[in-house]
Amino acid sequence: MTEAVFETLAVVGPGLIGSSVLRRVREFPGLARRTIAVDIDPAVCARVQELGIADEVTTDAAEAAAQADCVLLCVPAGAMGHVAASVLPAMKPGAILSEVGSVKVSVIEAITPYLRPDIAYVPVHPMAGTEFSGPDAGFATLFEDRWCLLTPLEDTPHEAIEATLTFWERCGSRLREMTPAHHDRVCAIVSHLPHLLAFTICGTADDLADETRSEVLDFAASGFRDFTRIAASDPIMWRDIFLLNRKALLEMLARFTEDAQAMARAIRWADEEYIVDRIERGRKIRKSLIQNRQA
Ligand SMILES: NC(=O)c1ccc[n+]([C@@H]2O[C@H](COP(=O)([O-])OP(=O)(O)OC[C@H]3O[C@@H](n4cnc5c(N)ncnc54)[C@H](O)[C@@H]3O)[C@@H](O)[C@H]2O)c1
Ligand SMILES: O=C(O)C(=O)C[C@]1(C(=O)O)C=C[C@@H](O)C=C1
Repeated sequence: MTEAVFETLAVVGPGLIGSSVLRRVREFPGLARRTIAVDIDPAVCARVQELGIADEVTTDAAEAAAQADCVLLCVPAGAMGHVAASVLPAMKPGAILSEVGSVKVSVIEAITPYLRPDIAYVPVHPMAGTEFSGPDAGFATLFEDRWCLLTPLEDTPHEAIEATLTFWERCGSRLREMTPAHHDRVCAIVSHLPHLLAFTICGTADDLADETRSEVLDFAASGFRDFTRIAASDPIMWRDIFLLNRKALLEMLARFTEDAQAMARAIRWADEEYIVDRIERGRKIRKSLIQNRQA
């Protein structure tokens, strides 16, 4: 039988990501022998209990942390600092603190002041999700074939990185290590900007419907529909991501705005070659994502 990576895993914030991890542990051997789910919201705790996806459920983060050899924070990125501050003093020497925040530099900065020399901190980011939130939204196969990015610090002990890599590998993820700053620039273009565009285009279409008192949104079943899926995502999560990755996101938005202006110019001057070239690049990217099993 495969030996479990962790004896006791505490998951703080069993929402979409946290409950998917808990379900994975339940359904696949070799991850953790025992799980504790912690949430600030008693209604979430009650639901996790009903779903039967954790061995123990509590609202007391410190009590759970004291029993765990890995504490995985799955709370909104803006809450990571104070949740880390509440669990770290209770953790066992030699245990691992990890978190799945979608932004790395700011979250690491928020957690660093509370770190202890006898606790290994391993920041990760599973590049997997849906537009849904909460414990009912999770599923055990969420991470399969999806990238999980690790952004260890210079002094993160090797064994803690290895244990974390094995854990996510057994969740089905593909793994890649990178620096936190590089991570934030990559995610700004592939995840944060697309969400910004989706929220914005939905708002623009809605304003237009109001202004013209017309039925624009009734016909939104085609290209627009794909934007609405992304735009259905959780407001607190995305508020935190936008504010915490402000610099990289604004840089990518500026580049995008320049490229959109170039497309506008090509359309104005009927520059067919430019227009076709841009569309072909889009088609190529889609094709390569499909080949890579990422679409
Ligand atoms: N949703 C995604 O697609 C996705 C993908 C990768 C990473 N992430 C990151 O994972 C984290 C969780 O996202 P999610 O979509 O699972 O969110 P979610 O809203 O589904 O779940 C978050 C849970 O955290 C709980 N919580 C909030 N503050 C808390 C606190 N102080 N103490 C204990 N519990 C607290 C909430 O009650 C909720 O149950 C975020 O940091 C997000 O950036 C999300
Ligand atoms: O698939 C989706 O709906 C997502 O929004 C998932 C998504 C992404 O943008 O790819 C969102 C945020 C994460 O940090 C990682 C993954």
